[in-house]
Amino acid sequence: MTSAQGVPFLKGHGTENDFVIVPDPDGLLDLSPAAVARLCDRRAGIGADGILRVVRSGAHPEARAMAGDAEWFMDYRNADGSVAEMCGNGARVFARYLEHAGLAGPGDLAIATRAGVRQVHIAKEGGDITVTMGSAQLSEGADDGGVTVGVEGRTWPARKVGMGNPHAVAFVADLAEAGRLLEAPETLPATAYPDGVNVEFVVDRGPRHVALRVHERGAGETRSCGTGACAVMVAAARRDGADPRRDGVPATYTVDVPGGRLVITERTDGEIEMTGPAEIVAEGRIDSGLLL
Ligand SMILES: N[C@@H](CCC[C@H](N)C(=O)O)C(=O)O
Repeated sequence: MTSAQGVPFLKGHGTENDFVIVPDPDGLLDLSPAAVARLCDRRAGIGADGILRVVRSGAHPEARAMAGDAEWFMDYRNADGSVAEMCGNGARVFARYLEHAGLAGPGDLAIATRAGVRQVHIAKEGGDITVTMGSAQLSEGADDGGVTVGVEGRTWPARKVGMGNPHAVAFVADLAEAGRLLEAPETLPATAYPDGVNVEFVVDRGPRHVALRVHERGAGETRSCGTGACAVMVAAARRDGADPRRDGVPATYTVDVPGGRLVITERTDGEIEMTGPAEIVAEGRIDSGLLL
C-alpha cells in the first residue's frame, strides 16, 4: 500500500471534530496505533482528533458479520492510536466521504461500526446528515449511574451514560468552571470506567437547549463530540423529567458545541437521532514514512 506516491487520504470535519479519512476498501493497510498517532499529530503529521478508515465490511474481521446489512465499516481510531467503539461526528463525515467518492448517494444508507449497524440519511445538495445512534444505556434505580468528575481540585456529580462508548455528563453553572481541560478529568469511583471515559460539561441555554464542552478519551478537549452530545441530550431530558419511551412523545434538544450545533431527538422507541453538518475539506497523499 505504501507506494512511492503515498497513500490517499482526505480531511473532513463535523462541527469541527476533525478526522483524517483513509480509504482502504480491501482492508490491506496495516494502520498501527503509532501510525495513527503520527497522522493525527497537529505539528508533525496531518492533524486530527481521529482517523476514519473506510473498509468494506466483508474485508474486516470485526465487521464481517455486519456485511449483509452495511457495505462499509467505519474503523474509528482516536488520535492517540486507541480504538473506540463509535464516533457520532465521524459517522456523518464517513457518510459524506462515501457520497463524495460516489459510493453512496443522497438518501439512506447503513454503515457498520464497532457499536453495531447505524442508519444514516444524507440530505440532498450537501445538506445535513442524520445518524441513528442506538439507544442510551443509563443505569436506573438504586444505582442511578451517579459518578463524580473532578478537574483542578473541583468536583461535580455526573451521570454515567453509554452511547456504545462511555460518557460522564456533568451539569455545571458555567462552562469555564472546567478550566483549561489540558488533562483527562478524574472520575470516581475509579472502577466506574475500566476502559476510560469521555467527559462532558453542560450548561443550559434555554428550554431544551444546552451547550457543552468535552474532554474526549484518546484525544483531549475537542470542538465537538457526537456521541457526547447524545449522552448529554439524554441526561438533560431525564433531568427535565422527559422519557420518550415512557411518555410516548419524542424529545428534541439543541446541543451547542464549541464547533457548531447538533439537533438530537430521542424517539419513543428509545432510538436517538443526531443531525448535523459534515464537510470534506482537503485531499492528498500520505508520505509513506508516517505509516511505518
Ligand atoms: N468524537 C467522537 C467520539 C470519538 C471516540 C471517543 N473519543 C471514545 O474514545 O469513545 C464522536 O463524535 O462521537
